[in-house]
Amino acid sequence: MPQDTAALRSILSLAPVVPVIILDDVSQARPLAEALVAGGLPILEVTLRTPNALKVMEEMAKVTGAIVGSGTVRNALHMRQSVDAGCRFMVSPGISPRILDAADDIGIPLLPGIATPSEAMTASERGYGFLKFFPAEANGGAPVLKALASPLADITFCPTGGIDAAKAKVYLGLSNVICVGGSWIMPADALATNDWARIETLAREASQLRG
Ligand SMILES: O=C(O)C(=O)C[C@H](O)[C@H](O)COP(=O)(O)O
Repeated sequence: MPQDTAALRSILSLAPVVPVIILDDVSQARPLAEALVAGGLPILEVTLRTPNALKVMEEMAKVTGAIVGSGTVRNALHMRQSVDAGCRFMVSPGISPRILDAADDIGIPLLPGIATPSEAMTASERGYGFLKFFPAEANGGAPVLKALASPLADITFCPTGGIDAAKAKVYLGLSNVICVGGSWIMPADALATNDWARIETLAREASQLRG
C-alpha cells in the first residue's frame, strides 16, 4: 500500500524532535531509550549503520513508551528486518524506485528522504504525504522548505541532517514541518560516559522546542 499517512502523522506528531541514533553497544540501548523517553522524546530512529543496530532496536522497543523506527533503510531486506525488530516506522535517505516499490509490501510506513521539488513530486505521485528533507542544512535549510510550502502545500516534511537545537526551532516554526530529526541530543562524549542524565536534559530541552 502507499504510505500510511494517518499512522505516520500520529507517530510524528508525538514530539517535535526525532533522535537519530547510531549505536552499536547493545548494553546502552535500554538506558539511552529510557533517557530519551523520560526527557519527552518517545519517537526513536535507530540507523542501520552498525553491526548490532537490529539488536539495539529490539532492546529499545521493549522500553515503555518508546516508539522505535529504523533509519538508513536502503532495501527490502532492511524493511523486513525492521519489522522483525519491532519497528513501527522506517526512514530512508532517498526515494529510489525500488525502495518505494519495496515499501508498498511492508506493513509499517516509510518516511523517505528527498532533496528537491522533483523528488518531492515523485514521492507525492506515489501517495507519500510525509517526507524527510535530507540532508537539510546542506541543501539550503529552512528557507528551502519555506519556499516549498506554497507550491507543494499538501506535503509535510521532517528535515534531518546538520540540525541543532537553534536550527530546529526555526524549522519547527514553518507550516510544513511536523518534526525534525537529529543526533545533537546524544553527544558522543555523553554516550561514551553513559551520561544518561545529560542526554535526558538535552531531550527535555528538545521536547520543548515547538513554540
Ligand atoms: O541515515 C538516515 O536515514 C538518516 O536519517 C541520516 C540522518 O539524517 C543523519 O545521520 C542525521 O544526522 P545529524 O546530521 O548528525 O543530525
